[in-house]
Amino acid sequence: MVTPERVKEWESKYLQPWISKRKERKNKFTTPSGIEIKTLYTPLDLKGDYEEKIGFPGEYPYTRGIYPNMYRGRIWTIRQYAGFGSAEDTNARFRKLLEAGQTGLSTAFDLPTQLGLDPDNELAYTEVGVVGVSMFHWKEMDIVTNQIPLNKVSTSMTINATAMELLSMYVATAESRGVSPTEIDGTVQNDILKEYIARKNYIYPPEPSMRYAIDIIEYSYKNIPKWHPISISGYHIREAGADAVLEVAFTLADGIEYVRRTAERGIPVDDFAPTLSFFFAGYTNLFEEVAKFRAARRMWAKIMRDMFNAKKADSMTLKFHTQTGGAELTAQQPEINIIRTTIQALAAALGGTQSLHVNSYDEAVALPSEKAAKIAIRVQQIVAYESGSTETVDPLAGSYYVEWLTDEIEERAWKIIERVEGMGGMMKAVERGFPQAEIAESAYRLQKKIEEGEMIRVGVNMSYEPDWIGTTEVFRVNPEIRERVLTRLKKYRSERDQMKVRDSLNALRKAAENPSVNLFPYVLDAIKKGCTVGEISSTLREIWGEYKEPIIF
Ligand SMILES: C[C@H](C(=O)O)C(=O)SCCNC(=O)CCNC(=O)[C@H](O)C(C)(C)COP(=O)(O)OP(=O)(O)OC[C@H]1O[C@@H](n2cnc3c(N)ncnc32)[C@H](O)[C@@H]1OP(=O)(O)O
Repeated sequence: MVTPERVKEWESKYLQPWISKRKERKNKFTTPSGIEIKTLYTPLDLKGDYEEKIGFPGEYPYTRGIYPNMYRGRIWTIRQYAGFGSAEDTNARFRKLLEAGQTGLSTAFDLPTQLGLDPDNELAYTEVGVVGVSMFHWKEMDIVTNQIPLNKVSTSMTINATAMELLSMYVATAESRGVSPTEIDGTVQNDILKEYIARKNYIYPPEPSMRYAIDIIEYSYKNIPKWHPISISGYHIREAGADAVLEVAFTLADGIEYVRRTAERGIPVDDFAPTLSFFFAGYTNLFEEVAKFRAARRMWAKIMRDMFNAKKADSMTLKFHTQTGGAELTAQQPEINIIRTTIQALAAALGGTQSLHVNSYDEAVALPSEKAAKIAIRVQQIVAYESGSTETVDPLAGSYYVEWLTDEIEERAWKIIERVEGMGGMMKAVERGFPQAEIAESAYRLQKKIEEGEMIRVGVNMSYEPDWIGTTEVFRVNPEIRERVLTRLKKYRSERDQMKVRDSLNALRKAAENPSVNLFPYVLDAIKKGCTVGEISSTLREIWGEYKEPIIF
């Protein structure tokens, strides 16, 4: 039996004499979030009751996972984020990824699409097809998903300020192939709060943007029931420099705001909450990351049960996608990123993710080349089928260290959530610049640790080799695609019924003026009439205006 006296005895008899003669590597060991780590964890570090804290998988509080048998039944979805150039280029990449072993699609859109600008807009031209696929008319969605059965493959779309337009395009494409909206499965990111906080691709001011996001949640659970209308994202918060604790805290605080705003419309939480989904980063500190995922799951269950009085298990389970940490990739010695991403993917698997993207090793340099994208899938397959991490549920449970760290992250994250709630919720906190300031502070702390050598980045501040460069094949988008896209845009505009286009945009304008109307049917109608993303966005801009971020010191 381990007692505090027994631990003290071990410290004085074994540990102290040992380290007094052999100095330890550091005076203080901490996780990247700054949580101090002891030499040893024992059963004495576990607080609380097993059932209450850890429990069983598939059962409240879901610390051990949302399904009873987890990956013994089904491996997470291998969902690599991809998209570039025109719809044909992306469709070809999608089909190659599916052939290579990917089990779900994930679409990257270019900046004009994300910001509601058509490719012929002068602000858009040089960005067409650069960081994602150009997507301006529903027929382009038809090309992107050519030969992909929309009732069989689930598709994620990383789209926020124009999420309603893009989901409408997907619905229109499905319907044109005889697939009902009730059969399609996928996710739109639609997390506008984190755009203000970290990712910065917003268009409209926060209030109308929030209405737009909630309109999607409301329309989707009623009409596209298998769809996840939001992916509440900590990934971008982390990539902007937050540590793991802030990542959990701000993501769940965003989640609270979305649930509150949707429930305020009089919708019972158990009607829509099962469709919500989350998105986290997977970084290289394996134990902190696993603890983070487990803490987030437990906290969300508590939030839904205790704050929102949810009754359905499906409303309390935190379903999440993971992407390995882009900010941890190094442009130096790019091949060694494969090792990092493998550990990060293992963290996601040991943390119970539902869906996973592994970054390609060349992503600190350029968009992934085809070979690098294939290796990323192989990393997922090796973790899934060779590492043994999927044969039993939550294999790190019961590790004194991991359980302690899970508690510690939870405790610290609650304190931050309480501060956000004390400000009146995340919308108010964003207006005050609170999460932005906390993230900036954390980014500074982390960067300082790297620059001072306290945090190691192999290839950067350890084993730096200036000659080890240029071994990466750099993928570049073919500039000819712009002309191809512009020709098609002209064609679509000339072929449509101009009266119907005008009428649908007028109806949308009217709907936008009235906050109690759900906009989705109007956007869907405009898309089906052949309106472009740029035209719809311009109509909404006329009514709502554009957001300019205040500078906060
Ligand atoms: C950085 C970059 C940028 O900034 O641009 C980005 O944002 S990239 C961002 C990229 N984002 C993404 O890719 C987001 C991806 N998100 C998602 O895929 C979703 O939101 C998700 C996280 C809920 C995962 O959904 P999913 O369909 O892949 O996975 P699910 O867990 O729902 O599982 C699919 C089906 O398998 C079932 N299933 C799961 N496990 C089991 C099991 N053990 N036994 C039997 N059935 C099982 C589920 O119940 C479900 O069935 P049934 O269907 O019947 O319920």
